Amino acid sequence: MTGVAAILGAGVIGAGWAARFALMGWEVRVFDPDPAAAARLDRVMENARRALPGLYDTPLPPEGAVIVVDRISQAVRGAEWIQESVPERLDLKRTLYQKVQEHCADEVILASSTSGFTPSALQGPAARRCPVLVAHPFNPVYLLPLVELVAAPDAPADMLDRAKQVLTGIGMAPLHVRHEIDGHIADRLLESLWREALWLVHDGIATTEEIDEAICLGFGLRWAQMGLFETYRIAGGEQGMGHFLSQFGPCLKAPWSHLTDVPELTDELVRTIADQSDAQSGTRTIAELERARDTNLVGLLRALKWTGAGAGAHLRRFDAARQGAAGDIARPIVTQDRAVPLDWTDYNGHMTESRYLYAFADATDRFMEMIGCDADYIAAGNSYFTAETHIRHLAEAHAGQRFRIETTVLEGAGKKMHLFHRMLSGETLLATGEHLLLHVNLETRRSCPPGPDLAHRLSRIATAHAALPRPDGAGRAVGQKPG
Ligand SMILES: NC(=O)C1=CN([C@@H]2O[C@H](COP(=O)(O)OP(=O)(O)OC[C@H]3O[C@@H](n4cnc5c(N)ncnc54)[C@H](O)[C@@H]3O)[C@@H](O)[C@H]2O)C=CC1
Ligand SMILES: C[N+](C)(C)CC(=O)CC(=O)[O-]
Repeated sequence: MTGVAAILGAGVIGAGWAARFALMGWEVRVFDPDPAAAARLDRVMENARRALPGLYDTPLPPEGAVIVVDRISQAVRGAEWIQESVPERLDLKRTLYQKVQEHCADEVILASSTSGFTPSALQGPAARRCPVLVAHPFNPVYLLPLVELVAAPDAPADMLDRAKQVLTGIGMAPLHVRHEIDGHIADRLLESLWREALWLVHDGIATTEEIDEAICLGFGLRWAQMGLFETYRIAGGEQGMGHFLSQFGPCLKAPWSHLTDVPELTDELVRTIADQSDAQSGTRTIAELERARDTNLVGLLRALKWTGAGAGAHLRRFDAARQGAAGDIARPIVTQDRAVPLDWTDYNGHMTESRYLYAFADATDRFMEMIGCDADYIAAGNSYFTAETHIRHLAEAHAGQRFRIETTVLEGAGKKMHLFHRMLSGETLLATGEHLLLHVNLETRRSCPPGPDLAHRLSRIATAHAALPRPDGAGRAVGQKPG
């Protein structure tokens, strides 16, 4: 599902929303009175194009247009989704909603990115033409899936469902916060950590760099894959959470933290923190830090996708919902349509060689699924093993570049499955991969004929593909001269 999204305020968060909606195929109209907003938006779009598509192993829709407009009315008229991301000031947000409500459709979703205000506070005394929903994202919005959804108690019953549908469709993971509460869920947690960190600097216990190290080298690594409660459950040993609480519960009352005591942000404390933060980042610019952050996030998210933990499970679901069927078997079959992930590139500034095999292996896996060699078939005790591979590298591919793999069956009879994959970007042939696979019994680890259904599906495609011209390069030996 795509449509028109109006983005009001294109700062750090609004620009991130614009990028996510556009890369998921929505037309995006952006309103921000700051003359520098358009340039900022361009930079965020570039970052997002480089990072987001590589999270998926399925194609994203064609990128939607991003249009910067001069008036609120131009942004919101006809929009299905309005996302407000102006500074965190109640008066400013309420005034904006008044103007929005003069021009927007009745059934539009009007959502705020607010980190702390409740929907009831945001709505205030405004005419209840379109109620305000909180859709609180995390920076960078185009990579992090979580969005906290909060509705006022009197919001229309279907509004949350409609919002969830849109947000899921743009690759986000909506978390419904059932009760209105200042700071929602995640910022309550973040603020308590932030408060302690400020105290540690204030009291001269640790520098900003040391605190970041304490997070990055230790518990920060755990949180992305198991969160807080499951992590602590394991820390309770075989007796689990009950034991953990009885052992560490008393510490909660010990003077280990300042609890809700807030440090005064005096000029001196602000200067100390800012100076330490400058020293910590050295000469690295914000743009460089953003790119480094995105590269790491893509790597982490893809690692989680591999295991299916944390946000990885969400990415897998998104791909599964978009996986197409085999389609027309009288032509080579599209087994991959995706973008080059950031962590697939190397010191030469292009896709590194091991990833070609990775991509071709994914194409083979996909083809296996299409002919019925899926998880159930494999769990029942049979599969294919690759016996031989030949890859040719013909043109360079770069981070974020979209490519597809077209697969031809050269032979599909008995135990053998001989595949020829062509990796293309547009009409440019980037690489080819030729693979001979053998059908195997997973108990004996020996080759054997496939089951009749699978054999039939494979043979139908092999027969259809036998009528196609033999792909250029098929059967070629390493180092052989062209022609
Ligand atoms: N920065 C963060 O880490 C996060 C911020 N948020 C929330 O997102 C909202 C925006 O925060 P940021 O993007 O960080 O702020 P920001 O200061 O980076 O951007 C705000 C933008 O709104 C524009 N603006 C001001 N008045 C406007 C108006 N009347 N109409 C349209 N645009 C207007 C400004 O020119 C600016 O470009 C806040 O509610 C904040 O709580 C949510 C999640 C994370
Ligand atoms: C600092 N902050 C409260 C604006 C942070 C957020 O709201 C979420 C985030 O991205 O950390």
